[in-house]
Amino acid sequence: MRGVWTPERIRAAEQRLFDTVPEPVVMRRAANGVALHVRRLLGRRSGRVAGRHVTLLVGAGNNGGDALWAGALLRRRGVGVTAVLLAPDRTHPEGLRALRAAGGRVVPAGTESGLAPEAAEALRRGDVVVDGVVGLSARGGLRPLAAEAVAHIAGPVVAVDLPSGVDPVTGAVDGVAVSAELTVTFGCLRPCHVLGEGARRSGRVRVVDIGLDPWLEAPDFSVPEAVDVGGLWPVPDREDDKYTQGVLGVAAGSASFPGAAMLTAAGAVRAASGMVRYAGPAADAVRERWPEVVATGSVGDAGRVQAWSVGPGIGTGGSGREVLAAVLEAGRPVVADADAITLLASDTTLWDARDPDVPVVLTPHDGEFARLTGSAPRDRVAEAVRAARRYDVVLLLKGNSTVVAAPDGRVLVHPCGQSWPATAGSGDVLTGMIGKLMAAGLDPLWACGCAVLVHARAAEIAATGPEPAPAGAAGARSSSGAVGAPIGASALVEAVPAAVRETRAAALGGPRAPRPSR
Ligand SMILES: NC(=O)C1=CN([C@@H]2O[C@H](COP(=O)(O)OP(=O)(O)OC[C@H]3O[C@@H](n4cnc5c(N)ncnc54)[C@H](O)[C@@H]3O)[C@@H](O)[C@H]2O)[C@@H](O)CC1
Ligand SMILES: Nc1ncnc2c1ncn2[C@@H]1O[C@H](COP(=O)(O)OP(=O)(O)O)[C@@H](O)[C@H]1O
Ligand SMILES: [K+]
Repeated sequence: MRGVWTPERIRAAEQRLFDTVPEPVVMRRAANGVALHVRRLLGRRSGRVAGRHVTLLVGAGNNGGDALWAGALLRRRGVGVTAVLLAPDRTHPEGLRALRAAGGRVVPAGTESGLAPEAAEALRRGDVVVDGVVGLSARGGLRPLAAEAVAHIAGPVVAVDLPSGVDPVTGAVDGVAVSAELTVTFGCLRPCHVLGEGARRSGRVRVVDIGLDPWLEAPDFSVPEAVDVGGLWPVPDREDDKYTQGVLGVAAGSASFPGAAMLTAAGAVRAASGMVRYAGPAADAVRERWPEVVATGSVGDAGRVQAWSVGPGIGTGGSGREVLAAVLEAGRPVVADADAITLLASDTTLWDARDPDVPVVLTPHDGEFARLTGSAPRDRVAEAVRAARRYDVVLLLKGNSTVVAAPDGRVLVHPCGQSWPATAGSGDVLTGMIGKLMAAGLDPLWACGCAVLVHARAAEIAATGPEPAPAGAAGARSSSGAVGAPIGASALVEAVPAAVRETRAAALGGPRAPRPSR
């Protein structure tokens, strides 16, 4: 699990660090990390470091200072360095002196009327460009000269702290922003490294130790890793039988739309052993495809379960409402998706059927979230947390980065790193998986965190195979376009066991496919 802290809290920790270690020393540590990763990238790309050329794009703050100090260190390794200054009068003075003393070249970016030809040339020709425009203090979209400069970058970019143009808190991009191959950050992850467009623009993220750890308190949110998920994933024990591992009830689909029933049940069956019961009008179809599922016609006839997955394909009319009310009245943990969310949004009396002591998970996509709260989410973490508190639910906000917020304030974020799960019906599979993990007794927040990670990896395995992308296919794992073939939700569900195996191997230290770390 990796912690993520907001800029405000990082600054507070940084101030405490500066009480014990002088700020220039901390900046030198940061710059060392940047220089190291630039050298590695140069070495990987061209086999050597000396004689290569690096262009620094330098803003007015400490972010530019980090870039300048890194440039001075690179000069000492024989790298040609040109600094393009966006604000020559306000450039970090010590950093600039150090670069000049090391023999770096310095050019002004231009004026308000546009980028100078010499600056444009340097940005085009750098073997690597170091983005030191703006970091933690970024506000709004990039200013015009910075935006023009960024648009002229041709080579691979190493971003200092975060890719400029990305909002540090939400990861949103308004206009032009840097797309980094690598982001070198300091002390801990920032929200933009794992949220929204920022996650994609950051490329691979490397965290450099600058001595901040002792001053960082509990993170604002956490990113689950395979090792956490594999350690929690339920598997049968010596003493277990089908009941002790948890029985899930699935209330999904309808006679005319049996697909949602099938996919929700499939997610549950593939996620964990134990038992799955189905209750609804698609009982015959479910029984035929999944003989291990005990299928009946109604929630009332289903028998005992430890949790319910409800919603996909139940419809938003009277019969869907009856199904949802029956599930809520059963007094068991519930994960409610799709039509169940729409029903809860439009008919608030349905909430009365809920036992307030029993956990409820809601799994909206943006449209369902808007139905529930009145507006589409912008600051996804803050708004998921607000909705979780308001409804006293665990709220899972779907998307390329999925946010899971518990009413007690705990938050998990899973940046997918690819887009293969974006296929019809994959949400139904997720609903089945979450329910099964809740039935097995996992804390609802972690049932969501575990299911989301495995679901995303299953989609990737189904699309690209279990092996990592071949060497040289840069970005292949972060873009669905590079390697692999489109999948449907049925293929995703078949890959769930392989993804579970992989996470368990990560937790148990057993054999697993080598995967590039982020
Ligand atoms: N937090 C930490 O742990 C550390 C931070 N350090 C560096 O310090 C940085 C923060 O430095 P500062 O607080 O000086 O601020 P920044 O360097 O992030 O930004 C400040 C400058 O950027 C300009 N700016 C703001 N928004 C802009 C926009 N949209 N377009 C163009 N320019 C914009 C501002 O006018 C200001 O001059 C971090 O990002 C990091 O690089 C490191 O030196 C040491 C450790
Ligand atoms: N661009 C994307 N990248 C990664 N995952 C995505 C993307 N778009 C959607 N997903 C995931 O795919 C699933 C889609 O669920 P949902 O919107 O409910 O679709 P459906 O109702 O068709 O099942 C969710 O798990 C969501 O997080
Ligand atoms: K930057």
